[in-house]
Amino acid sequence: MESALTARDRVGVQDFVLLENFTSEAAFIENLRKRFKENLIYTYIGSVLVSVNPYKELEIYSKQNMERYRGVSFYEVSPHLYAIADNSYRSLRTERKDQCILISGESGAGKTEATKKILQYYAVTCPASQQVETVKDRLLQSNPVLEAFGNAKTLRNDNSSRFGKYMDVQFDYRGAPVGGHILNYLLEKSRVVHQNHGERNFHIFYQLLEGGEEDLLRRLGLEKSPQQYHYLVKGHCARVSSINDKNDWKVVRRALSIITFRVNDLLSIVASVLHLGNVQFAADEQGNAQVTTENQIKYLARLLAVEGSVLRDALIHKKIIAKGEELISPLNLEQAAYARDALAKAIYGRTFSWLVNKVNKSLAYKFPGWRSTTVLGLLDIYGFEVFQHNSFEQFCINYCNEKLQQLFIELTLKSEQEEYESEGIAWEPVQYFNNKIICDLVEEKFKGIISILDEECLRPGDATDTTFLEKLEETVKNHPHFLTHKLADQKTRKSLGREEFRLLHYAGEVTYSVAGKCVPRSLLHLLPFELKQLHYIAKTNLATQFKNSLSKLMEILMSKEPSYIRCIKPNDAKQADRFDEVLIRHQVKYLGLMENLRVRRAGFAYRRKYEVFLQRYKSLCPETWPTWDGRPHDGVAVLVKHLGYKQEEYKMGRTKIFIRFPKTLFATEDALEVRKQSLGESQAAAASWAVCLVMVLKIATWRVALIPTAPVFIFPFLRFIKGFIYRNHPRCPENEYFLDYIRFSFLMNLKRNLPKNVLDKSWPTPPPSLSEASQLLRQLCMQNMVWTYCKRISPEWKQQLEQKVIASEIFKGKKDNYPQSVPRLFINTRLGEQGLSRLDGRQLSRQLLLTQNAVIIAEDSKIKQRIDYANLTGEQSQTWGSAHCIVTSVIKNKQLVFVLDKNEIITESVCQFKIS
Ligand SMILES: Nc1ncnc2c1ncn2[C@@H]1O[C@H](COP(=O)(O)OP(=O)(O)OP(=O)(O)O)[C@@H](O)[C@H]1O
Repeated sequence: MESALTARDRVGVQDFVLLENFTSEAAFIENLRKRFKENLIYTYIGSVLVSVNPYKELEIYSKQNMERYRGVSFYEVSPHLYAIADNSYRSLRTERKDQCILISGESGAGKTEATKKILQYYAVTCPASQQVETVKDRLLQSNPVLEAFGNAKTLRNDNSSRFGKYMDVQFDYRGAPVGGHILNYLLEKSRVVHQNHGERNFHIFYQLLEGGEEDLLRRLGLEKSPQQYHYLVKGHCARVSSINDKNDWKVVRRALSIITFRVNDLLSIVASVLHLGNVQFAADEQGNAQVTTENQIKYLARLLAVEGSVLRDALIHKKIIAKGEELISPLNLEQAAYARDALAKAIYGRTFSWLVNKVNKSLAYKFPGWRSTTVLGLLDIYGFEVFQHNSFEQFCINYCNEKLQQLFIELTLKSEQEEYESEGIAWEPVQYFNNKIICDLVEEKFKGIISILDEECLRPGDATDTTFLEKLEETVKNHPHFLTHKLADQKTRKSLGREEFRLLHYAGEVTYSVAGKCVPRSLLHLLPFELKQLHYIAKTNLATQFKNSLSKLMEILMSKEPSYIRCIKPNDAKQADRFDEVLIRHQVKYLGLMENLRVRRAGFAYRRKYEVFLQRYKSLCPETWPTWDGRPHDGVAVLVKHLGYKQEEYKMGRTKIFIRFPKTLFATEDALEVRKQSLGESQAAAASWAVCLVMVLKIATWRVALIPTAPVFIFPFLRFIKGFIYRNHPRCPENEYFLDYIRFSFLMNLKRNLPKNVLDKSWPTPPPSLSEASQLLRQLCMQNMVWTYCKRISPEWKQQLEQKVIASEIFKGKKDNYPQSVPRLFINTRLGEQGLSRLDGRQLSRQLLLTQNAVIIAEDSKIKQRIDYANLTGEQSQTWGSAHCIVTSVIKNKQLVFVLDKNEIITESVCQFKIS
């Protein structure tokens, strides 16, 4: 915010909490517009980042820029994704608390790009090692695969994710990414069988046809042209200029082979979906459907490994249970087409879940039991959706957004309240709309919409969309957020169809169609074996599955510290530099941004630690400038009194000052600007003195004798020169001014050039009169850096350092390759605790009393029952097998063992075991 304050007149405010008129939507949008025009796409609401898709490449994602945000306090730099990423990462490391970043916004708003950029930030800035490189690669490689199977070209976005994604990245004690896990939500399966005009099916189909080698396509029975496949022509746009399917195929093919060995099986299933789409039916004399495309059945039978006749029968018949007996009845044309499409959707949906499982296996942390990891989750999930025609998918998406809004409000209010409490400031309750009432309407047991849908789908007898709607009307008719044609008044009724219901969401009202809410389950037995194994064979309906997975997601998110990125799409034409106000206002509303700002501003607009506040504004008060020796809290109290803050304008907490109105802060900032100018002038004057001094010193000393007669206006020079002449004398009136000046200059120089870390040995040369003080300062500075460093050392890292010290005592100067081994981290033992516990500890410890260093001989990673001991010097003669261990001194009642590889390299393995 500090940088925002300086730049506020030119580019609006970088933090909406500083908007004077914070309840005005127009002021909010104007601020966004001003900044967007200047390519400033990021703005904060407190710690929430609002991002507007620029639809053009901006030079703000370079490695240098990543470095700018690394380890820097949130408010010192301009708003950016990297600031959020870095802040979460630092909290994860310093507080060891799991984090999550929630990215939301409508289709095309930039969620996926933001997720990728955050992952890239971690890939570049986090510590690395070979294992970590592999995980990073896999994390990045999983993207093209999931995008191929889960993304599609839509009217709103050429690469639209058609599923919600939550990705956990696990970090080890050094802060290196060591594993990951993905949860997927609600894939838009209807796209497999139908696409709107101008849209495509999932990318993988086109990539396979366009890029697949001839042999492969022949094996799958596929032709190169997408026009040959019914499932690929519905949208009339198989080719898209912004997409290169052939190149994408190469990337996906490579990534797939890293993730799974079963690429051929996977592609067989993809191909089977295309063949299924080409299965056609004709009616016989009784009007019953018959398959007319035997060739497709032949391919399908091969690709899905099922009997052709079984498949054919299943596509044109249904099983019904009447009076406890199972009956087979034929389907008509429409029903058969419906069954075929349902099977295609089920196959694709399960394949997608199978693939996510495979990705997860490849990302799994390989040493789960070894060290605890911390987790950072990234949630890239669809924003609130409201279309002309809203189906079951919109219902689930909007329900998900209700839940996230509930979580957001709860956590924002909670953290505000907690901060007030910890600072000892009275909490003033904030009025806000609690959307729990809507969440309950959807999810409550027995009386919620999902329960009713469940009941209708599972009950025996003829459940139809109409019976479902009637049941809904009967159960929730008096709910203030629910309406149907029948329940509405005369005027509203016109806007509601008879097969629709309307929910009044926190973000506005949405009318949903009830058509097709119940999903058939008759063809599931045809799925390939592995796909059947996936846990959610339809015992419950989709809405319940979604509800359950959402409630798990909420649990996951609640257990972490959240950060938020709210993405906004500036126009529907995917064009740069176009700010469509109507569209943006719509999103500001649906993202709940005004409510968010209101809650954040309900109490105080600004709060800062006393140290930070004092450091910034201390020059505004003679008592705090240039330094304040007392407690920062008292310094701030003196400062704000001097500035004339009124009582209602601020509150003093335990560690922070809270300022209620932006205008108070702006007035202080303006005063600072004026002060900076006057300070700048006096510094310029000091600089010109220094130039003069050089000139004067060139003049012979005898001229100094003339000085007492010099005119008054050069008096500071004279004092300066006199001081220079007397500089090596003890402090006296002649050199007082000079010594103060050089002390000030040295300290300022030192402040700008302090060593960056404990290894940085640079230090400005002090003037002779300050050499002792400089020495003391240097020691203090080093102590401080060491202290800060030690404070940040995790227990695991401390243990590494201890082990490195012992390794150095044993091996340094004795093994040629010791120096190379130093930067390599020890990993846990290859021998395993169990292997070592089988050692005869008592015998070993007795022996160790005699010889401090002993060699245990082992072969590869399996320790032999026979153990030989020897002094380190006898090591070569004792070696057999390809590896052995060196047992060293006892630390904390535990024996430390180094494992040597082929008697040459000190491997990364180290292990401790208790002496019995
Ligand atoms: N920060 C950015 N810089 C440049 N272009 C961007 C940025 N963010 C998004 N875009 C552009 O906007 C397009 C859509 O973004 P993205 O796919 O991230 O949207 P989304 O919110 O994930 O949409 P969906 O919900 O449909 O998946 C991108 O393909 C890219 O062209």
